[in-house]
Amino acid sequence: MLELYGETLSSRLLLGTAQYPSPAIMADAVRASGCEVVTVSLRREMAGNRTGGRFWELIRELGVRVLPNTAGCHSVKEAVTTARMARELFGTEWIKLEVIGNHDTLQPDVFGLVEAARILSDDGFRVFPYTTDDLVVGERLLEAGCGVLMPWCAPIGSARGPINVDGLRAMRGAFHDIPLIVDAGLGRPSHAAMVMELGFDAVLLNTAVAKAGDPVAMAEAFGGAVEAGRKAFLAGPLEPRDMAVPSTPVIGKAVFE
Ligand SMILES: CC(=O)[C@@H](O)[C@H](O)COP(=O)(O)O
Repeated sequence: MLELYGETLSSRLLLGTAQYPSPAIMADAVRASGCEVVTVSLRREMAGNRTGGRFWELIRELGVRVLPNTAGCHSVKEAVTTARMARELFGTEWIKLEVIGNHDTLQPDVFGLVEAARILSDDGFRVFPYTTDDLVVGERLLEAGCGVLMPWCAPIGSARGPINVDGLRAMRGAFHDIPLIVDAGLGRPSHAAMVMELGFDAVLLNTAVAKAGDPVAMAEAFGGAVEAGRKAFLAGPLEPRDMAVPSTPVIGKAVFE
């Protein structure tokens, strides 16, 4: 079971709701994945004038928890205002906080992120900060009131998978009792399994499912991979070795060379 801000979840996969071929396919993908939390971009949906439309209806019908996000916000002010609007609209204190600092990589502005996290935590929000794999920034976010960290594994939408495995390992080691959700840049179910095998608590992804040839089948594949990775982590995987280690006993061999 995964516990996030006092809520218990059985699925360790969180899905984004953008970029699907249609809202109906999005809904089928969410169901197929088994996920219990979806993230919704308030700015994107309002800009598309979809408020009150079929999209929201489907989200409600899915019966999943909504994690509104501040995707597309480039300043503290914008992110804080968007978070407050999301709280009104969805009636939740949960907010996935994004403060983007670079247009090309969509890398978080970690200084703005810490500032916005402090403002929102002081205001009663439960903040899920989209951050880099920087340990010092992680510390600052916890000091600012965050109870969850969401390090990236690659730039949003890049589908590259973990580009700094050592950085992710270090995060896991440093914050062993804090829920860590790998967010963004996952491309394949094997990427999700890999980070779960490292001991991460959950993954959040969007593009790899929404833009797949068959989003529903891909969502199911990611759901399975997350479960497999978690099971493998709990089962205690072997550390890789440099040299061969015979798996067949040499005792009883007829001829020794
Ligand atoms: C939906 C959302 O919140 C994205 O901003 C998130 O970071 C996912 O990234 P990918 O689309 O790379 O999976």
